[in-house]
Amino acid sequence: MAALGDMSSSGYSFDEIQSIANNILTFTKHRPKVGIICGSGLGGLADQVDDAEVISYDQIPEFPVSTVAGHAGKLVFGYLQGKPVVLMRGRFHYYEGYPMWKVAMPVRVMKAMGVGTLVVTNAAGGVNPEFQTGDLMIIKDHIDLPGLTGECVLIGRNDERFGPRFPATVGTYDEDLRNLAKTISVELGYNSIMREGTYIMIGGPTFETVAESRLLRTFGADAVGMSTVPEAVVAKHGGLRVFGISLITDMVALDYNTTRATTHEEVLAVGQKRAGDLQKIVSNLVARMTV
Ligand SMILES: O=P(O)(O)O[C@@H]1C[C@H](O)[C@@H](CO)O1
Ligand code: HPA
Repeated sequence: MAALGDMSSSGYSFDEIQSIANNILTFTKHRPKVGIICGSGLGGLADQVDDAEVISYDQIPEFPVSTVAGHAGKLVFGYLQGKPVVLMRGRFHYYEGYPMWKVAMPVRVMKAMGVGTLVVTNAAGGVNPEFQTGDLMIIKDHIDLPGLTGECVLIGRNDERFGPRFPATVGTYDEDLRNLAKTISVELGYNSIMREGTYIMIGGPTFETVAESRLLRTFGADAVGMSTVPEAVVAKHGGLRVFGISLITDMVALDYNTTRATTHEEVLAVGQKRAGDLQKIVSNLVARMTV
């Protein structure tokens, strides 16, 4: 095997990813089928995992560390509603200084561990003026703003064993899973806070100016965040089923007559108040999905 770190600009080789996955599996008896990436302040879902085995990212030499508040930096293996899962309590963001491929590298590792379905959650700003803080948004589609401007996660040499050179991204967010989540949200009485829409990724770490927020709305975005898209693109490239859901933690300013400015503390505070709703949807979805 090539030495780890001896890589093209597209990151670890296929064999290296397999080796990282095999090494992680030596720490746990579990064999996950569903991977869940928890957004800022949304890692509490891990408390619902039965027979949990926890691996800290610093036990995995090839994993970056989580440097953002609200991202614990742990892999949690076990059963969620009877389904074998691995949860990432803490994701990596481009603005932390990691190259795009490294941000999404855990998704390839999950696939190499046997995961076939990826659930991604995030905290996001509401761009659609009809949304409210505390709403949930099923991601129907995304806009890869970094990708459109030359920072696509798949830039670099392509190994066809990961997926095709020119992958389609239409239908990235699985329609059956979106419909199931809608059914579940009606059953749980969440219809008034459940939305569906388009998530746009910005590089961050700056929150948007008013002019930028207006631009994002013109682009057709309903919610804005700093994650999720590279993970979803790598998952789709690798043939995984993807489900994504955002918690709207703040509304972006579309109007100059505002004095309020989003802060990460506000994002985490809303996360703390409303994460339970998002977690209920995700755990019921996992319970009822086929794996
Ligand atoms: O990891 P996610 O996308 O949930 O984190 C959001 C975006 C930024 O990292 C941070 C801003 O408060 O929260
Ligand atoms: N903008 C970008 N990312 C975010 C926001 C926001 O308003 N809220 C949470 N993550």
